[in-house]
Amino acid sequence: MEKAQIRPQLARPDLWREAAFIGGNWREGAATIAVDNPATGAVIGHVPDLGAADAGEAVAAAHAAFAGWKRKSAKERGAVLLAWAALVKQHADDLALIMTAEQGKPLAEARGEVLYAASFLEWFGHEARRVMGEVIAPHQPDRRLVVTRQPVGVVGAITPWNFPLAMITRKAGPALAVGCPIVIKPSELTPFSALALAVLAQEAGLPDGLLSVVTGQAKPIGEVLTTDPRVAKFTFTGSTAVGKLLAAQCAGTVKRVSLELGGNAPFIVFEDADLDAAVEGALASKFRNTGQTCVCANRFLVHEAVHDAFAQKLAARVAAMRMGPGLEGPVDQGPLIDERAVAKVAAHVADAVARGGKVLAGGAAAPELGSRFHAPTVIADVPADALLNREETFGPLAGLIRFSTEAEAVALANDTRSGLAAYAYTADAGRQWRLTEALEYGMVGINTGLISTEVAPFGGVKESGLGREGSHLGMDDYLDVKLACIAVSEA
Ligand SMILES: NC(=O)c1ccc[n+]([C@@H]2O[C@H](COP(=O)([O-])OP(=O)(O)OC[C@H]3O[C@@H](n4cnc5c(N)ncnc54)[C@H](O)[C@@H]3O)[C@@H](O)[C@H]2O)c1
Ligand SMILES: O=C[C@H](O)CS(=O)(=O)O
Repeated sequence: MEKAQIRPQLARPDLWREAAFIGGNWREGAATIAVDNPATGAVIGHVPDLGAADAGEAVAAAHAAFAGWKRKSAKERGAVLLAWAALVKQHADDLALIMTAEQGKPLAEARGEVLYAASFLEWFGHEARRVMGEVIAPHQPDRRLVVTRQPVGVVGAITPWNFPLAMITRKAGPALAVGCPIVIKPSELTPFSALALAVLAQEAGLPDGLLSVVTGQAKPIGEVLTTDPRVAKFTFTGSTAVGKLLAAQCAGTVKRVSLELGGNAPFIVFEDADLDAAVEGALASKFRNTGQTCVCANRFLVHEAVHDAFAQKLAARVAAMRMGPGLEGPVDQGPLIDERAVAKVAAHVADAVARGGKVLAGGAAAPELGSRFHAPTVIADVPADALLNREETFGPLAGLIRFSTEAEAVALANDTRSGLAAYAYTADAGRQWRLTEALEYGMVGINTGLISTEVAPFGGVKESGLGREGSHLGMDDYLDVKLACIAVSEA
């Protein structure tokens, strides 16, 4: 299969690296992993297929670099993050091109993610100086109690393919800000974005060893990052199943663990909702990244009084969506990451229809565009026992489920082990407050379908995760609280 050429299209061809980044050095591998363009299936490049020994070297380099980095002032560490952020923004076009080539999202969305990724580096470049401690009124006159917060040490990180830059900077930003080195295994499906980020980190002046990007076999690399005693903390973003497996692997060395896992977001439309605003919010939430975000609306709970009107409005907009390769002209929907993802969407569509759902837009794969395209789809009158209500679809499918009372909507929304994001449209201020309290989710959007920002805490409850990323809370997972109890002699 012809290898598509991305490198010649870059203003900075050196951002395209077919090598891993270990302890400040670029490393090629005898064995390699092919990376393809989801839109065409064409191989766009190869990265080293590294394993446990290479991951161990990265951990060793991080461990060696820790002491020097944590001794830097917060201002010095922050300055490197701010320089890194500036370089990411400066090369946004190249980074977007690399991202769309390997992940498939429309180029405009890729550029948006580049800026979103830079925002975490910028945010934590400033937050670095805001690690605070406290002095506690002593329990006895001859003691002084001082609480400080210190960097935990080497961080191991494993990240997903759907946001190949932002999921890295959402971890590397706070880790490096407080003084922690980080070893990253990116998804084997989207390694080139991570490697380009490493080029710019080196250019920003990040000392060797503080950031490594280890490409290759997930299992052996993951075993090092979850069991090596020199790794103090492990952070994972990805599916709930893999997150549970990796968290269990961390138990043997009692690592600090933070998890950003799968979702099953309800999008609730009440009878008093502004339906046009709800449709806009639905489009933004459900179809961003072709439905492949962890906070995508996964099921639509629509009050019976407005179900048909909302369904018709949404279907009309979805039917008008432009679908195609993200690098070829402006499109609203790109390919899914692989054929398995297309099959999952098709299975959820077939299940909803078999249970009585009515397809109002889309409804099938689009093989004429390629093997990884599925038409954005709206299905009305879906029953609550449908697969799309119980599982994360992770694709461009909006299934509408009727409800009649607020209590029924809340019960339907909470009937899941996921708890990442939820959305609700209602004009009633009292109900808005009741929903923010009653919905069992880490994040609730009221009259908006977009909730993600670097300044606010991102994370889930139940089986959607542990910890929070972004916001002033985002550094907590990389800091240990230490008490000094000091005996002082009486004058
Ligand atoms: N909560 C969040 O912030 C968030 C963000 C993005 C994606 N996600 C979730 O991630 C999922 C989609 O991403 P994905 O398909 O990349 O998830 P995934 O769990 O299949 O893979 C995520 C990462 O884990 C690695 N991995 C897989 N098996 C492993 C193993 N046994 N040992 C070590 N590493 C292993 C992969 O190589 C990849 O780097 C969805 O469920 C989505 O909801 C959640
Ligand atoms: O899917 C993963 C991301 O966290 C989505 S967002 O861009 O942060 O909302």
